[in-house]
Amino acid sequence: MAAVMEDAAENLLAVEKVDLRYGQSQILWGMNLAVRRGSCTCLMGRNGVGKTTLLRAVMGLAPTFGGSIRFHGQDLVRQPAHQRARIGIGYVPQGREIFPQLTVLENLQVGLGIREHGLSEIPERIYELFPILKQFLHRRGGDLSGGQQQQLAIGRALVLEPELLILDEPNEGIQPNIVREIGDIIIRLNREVGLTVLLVEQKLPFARRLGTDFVIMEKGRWVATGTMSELTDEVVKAHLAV
Ligand SMILES: Nc1ncnc2c1ncn2[C@@H]1O[C@H](COP(=O)(O)OP(=O)(O)OP(=O)(O)O)[C@@H](O)[C@H]1O
Repeated sequence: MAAVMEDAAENLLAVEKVDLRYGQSQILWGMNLAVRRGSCTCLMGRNGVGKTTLLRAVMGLAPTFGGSIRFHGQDLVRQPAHQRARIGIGYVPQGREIFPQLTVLENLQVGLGIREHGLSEIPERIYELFPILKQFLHRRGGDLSGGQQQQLAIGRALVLEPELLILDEPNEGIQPNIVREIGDIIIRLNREVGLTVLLVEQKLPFARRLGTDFVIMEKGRWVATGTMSELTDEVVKAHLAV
């Protein structure tokens, strides 16, 4: 019992035995995932194993059946998506999903719009982290480069000052020289700002550089987990190599 309670305190997010179907196809099968407070956890697995689906389930964007999803020990399953953002989970979806017609400022304000007590200021920290956003505040989102759009998507996910930041393949479609920059930003958020990070990442060197922990899934199931130093070549060969 003591061990269970310790685990609950240590894990900011805990997904246990979650099942999920899209129509007739079952995508997640008794899926487990634990995200240690303060960690940068990389969720890994081959294409189509259900990584994005799992993140969407955590955000309340895809309904689950069975199992539990706990944040701070509190079950999220009955909480609508907007509520999950409000209690401290920031989400950067695959493909970024910024609004191309809105300005940078308006995109950031979209992130604030769900705050319970009306609009407040964009925290200054966002501009410290991403000076380019301040410089381009009145430029349209669609006119930014891929890397700048990714900074905007991360900035938008941070305006409510979450404790947990979830990112779905933040490097997809970004030039290699910018990938390093995005990596530096995520490391800084995790190690300096103290955010817990859960990240879907396909590229091993990037995951090894950023991650403190890993979780691997296969065909909708949890198959391996550990600290990044335990992600040996054998584990990679067994579960990640194509
Ligand atoms: N809205 C949907 N309706 C039906 N099936 C879906 C839907 N979204 C995803 N799927 C299916 O669910 C499975 C898991 O997809 P998902 O995108 O979660 O995998 P992934 O591990 O994130 O893949 P990738 O690495 O390619 O992004 C796939 O077989 C996919 O075709």
